[in-house]
Amino acid sequence: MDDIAAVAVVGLGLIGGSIARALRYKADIHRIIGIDKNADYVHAALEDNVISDGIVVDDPNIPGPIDADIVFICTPVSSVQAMVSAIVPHVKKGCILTDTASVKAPIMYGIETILLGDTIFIGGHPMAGTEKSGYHAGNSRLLENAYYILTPPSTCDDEALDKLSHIIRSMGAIPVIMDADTHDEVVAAVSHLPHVLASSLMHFTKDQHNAEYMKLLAAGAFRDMTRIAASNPYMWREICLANASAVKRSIDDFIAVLSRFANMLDDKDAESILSYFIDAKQWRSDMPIVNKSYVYPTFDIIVDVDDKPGTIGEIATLLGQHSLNIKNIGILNSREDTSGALKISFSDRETQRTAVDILQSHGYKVFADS
Ligand SMILES: NC(=O)C1=CN([C@@H]2O[C@H](COP(=O)(O)OP(=O)(O)OC[C@H]3O[C@@H](n4cnc5c(N)ncnc54)[C@H](O)[C@@H]3O)[C@@H](O)[C@H]2O)C=CC1
Ligand SMILES: O=C(O)C(=O)Cc1ccc(O)cc1
Repeated sequence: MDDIAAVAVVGLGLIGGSIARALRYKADIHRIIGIDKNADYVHAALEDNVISDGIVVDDPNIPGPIDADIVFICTPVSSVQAMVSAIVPHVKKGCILTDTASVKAPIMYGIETILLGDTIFIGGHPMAGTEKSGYHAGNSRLLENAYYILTPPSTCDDEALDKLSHIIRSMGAIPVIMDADTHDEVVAAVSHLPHVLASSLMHFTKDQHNAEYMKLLAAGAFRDMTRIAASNPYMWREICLANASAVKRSIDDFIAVLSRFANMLDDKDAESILSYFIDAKQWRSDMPIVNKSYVYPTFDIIVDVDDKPGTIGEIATLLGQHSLNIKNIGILNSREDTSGALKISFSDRETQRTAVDILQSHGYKVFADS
């Protein structure tokens, strides 16, 4: 990347740590300045050679100068505006500042009040992440194939937007330009509401009279729907408050959808209930969430195994002998919708099919999605 010699990343947590790794290993940027108030993260990133220069900051002071062409601000939503004010005096002319916060409109309006001088601020939000936090949870592939929203101000020049889009592409993500209000409305529905619902499902079951049984029996569906309830509560409080009106609108609309279904049950309306599920299934299959979203697709198999020592080792060895690379392996405690108990994940369909053939030819009962 000829015209981008140095990049700074402020906040080396899950997102900043992943951006720094992607800049280093995918965009091939060698000068990366990592800045964080957490000295352990700065030291770990230096040790990993993810960053070339490390600065531990004493909140809210930034010791200057920051010699970077682009600065990614990857700190919590509520800190972005103050961080921009603190950084502007220390960067060079033409430097592009961008953030990664999950809510955009309050930040874009807040930044309008800051004297940016010769710097340019372009809002950003990678639609990628996990329920984890901190530097050690990050990885260089987190942004791969993820949409990366950019919310440029009306005054933004094309050259700056092109430069930022280019580096985002070089990290493996897909830049999408959008206005901040539309962004906030859309993410309220597809990101913020699901987090509220995941936590609400937890509250719902926790408060039931047979909560202990529910905890014991909660199976795949419940696990899939509540993974994100394990996310950072402080971060989600900030996000929901920063996008309160859009999240509230989504909740109201969602309650109406749920009530519609409850009415179908009251009316024993079998046809409407079936259409409800068919339409939902169709809409889901129309969404590009399987291959282009926060999670990497895996190709799974379920192997019916006896509960005896050595079985997992036996299967892993068999697959290893055929040079099949296992992405993940685990015992399913829940047998809700499968009759097997060992789940093995592969990164592609071909490996999955080969694994099925090998295990079946050794007498194992194997299930795989097609
Ligand atoms: N967690 C996720 O999946 C996603 C988060 N985001 C957004 O990205 C931003 C960062 O989120 P995460 O990486 O998940 O959080 P994180 O908690 O993993 O990382 C935040 C980092 O910022 C540092 N930090 C906080 N205040 C600071 C300050 N004043 N000066 C210097 N460093 C400071 C922390 O020490 C920490 O290393 C947030 O604005 C969040 O809304 C965007 C997409 C996905
Ligand atoms: O863990 C998940 O699936 C997420 O939903 C992660 C996430 C969290 C916050 C965002 O603004 C975007 C993505």
